[in-house]
Amino acid sequence: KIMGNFGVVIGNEDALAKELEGIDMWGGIDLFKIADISNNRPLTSVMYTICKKRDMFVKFKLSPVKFLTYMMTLEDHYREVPYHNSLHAADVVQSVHVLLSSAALDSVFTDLEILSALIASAMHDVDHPGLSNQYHCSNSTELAIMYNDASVLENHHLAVGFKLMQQNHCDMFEHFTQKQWQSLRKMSIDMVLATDMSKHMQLLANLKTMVETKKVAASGVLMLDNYTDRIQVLQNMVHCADLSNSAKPIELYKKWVSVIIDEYWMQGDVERQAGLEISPMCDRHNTSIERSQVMFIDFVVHPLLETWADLVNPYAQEIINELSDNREYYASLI
Ligand SMILES: COc1ccc(-c2ccn(CCC(=O)N3CCOCC3)n2)cc1OC1CCCC1
Ligand SMILES: [Mg+2]
Ligand SMILES: [Zn+2]
Repeated sequence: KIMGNFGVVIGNEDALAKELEGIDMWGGIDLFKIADISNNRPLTSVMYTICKKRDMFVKFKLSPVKFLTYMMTLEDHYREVPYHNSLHAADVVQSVHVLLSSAALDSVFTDLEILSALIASAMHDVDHPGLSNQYHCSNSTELAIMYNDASVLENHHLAVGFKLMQQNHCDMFEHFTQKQWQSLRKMSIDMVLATDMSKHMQLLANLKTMVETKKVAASGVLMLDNYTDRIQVLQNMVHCADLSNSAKPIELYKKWVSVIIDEYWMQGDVERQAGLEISPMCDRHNTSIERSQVMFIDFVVHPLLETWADLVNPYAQEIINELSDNREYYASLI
């Protein structure tokens, strides 16, 4: 019974089936509903459904039981924080699944690269404490000391994500050759480390260069002939997915806004209590939610997604349109 159809044991399979019908579409599923229906297993059910659809179990001889044991263990290690919980991880997994399906990327990436991008997305924020890198570095927390202030959270997410794979019954990559394992591990590490916002400007610059110099086959698909180019597209893909809330249907976007603000304000409360300087947008007594969303879209999200859309042109126009509509919605509220 553990296999169910979506990897989780629940009473109402058909309700979950209905909700997961839009899994191949941008904004096609409501993760908040899926969390309710799946016994709070959004990450496990979304990841299992996508890997099943992409025939990963057959391609890589993955034991579904070991895969599910790992995914549930991973999901259990996401904390009950307002935003960086397993709902966000499931959202990034599903968003990467849709970005990978862009026609411009048709048969560009190998099955191993695709599996690595999905695994990286699933683990990319595991055990997130709801406090930012800046908080950890400013206060020399245990994690900051452990990782010498360098991509502190992202290093931690990877360490936890891979450590859990060594647990009993979680070794789903048991049949991997050493070469496959080393490749999946290196690509996943490179992708998760690239979700550190301090890498954003460098990633965007690389993406812009790739757009200017892009080689496209007669069929219209991207030609990427070395690891550096391939991993840069995969890193930007996961980064785009990580920042994609404002490019989703407005009802979903509004829910993401309310939970991330909760998390920022909780961090601000911790800082206020400790007599620390309150981080930007974290002071519940002094934040303009609408203004900060519009600024974030104008200065961070739009430049990134617009460049991504240029790379896979014209297959991301819908994402850009959604983003512009949502920007206008919040701008009109200021
Ligand atoms: C729905 O709204 C947001 C959705 C996502 C983000 C966001 C920023 C950076 N990331 C990538 C992960 C990261 O590095 N973070 C996580 C957030 O805290 C800072 C370090 N994600 C920010 C969002 O809004 C913020 C609050 C007002 C404007 C900005
Ligand atoms: Mg993160
Ligand atoms: Zn994230």
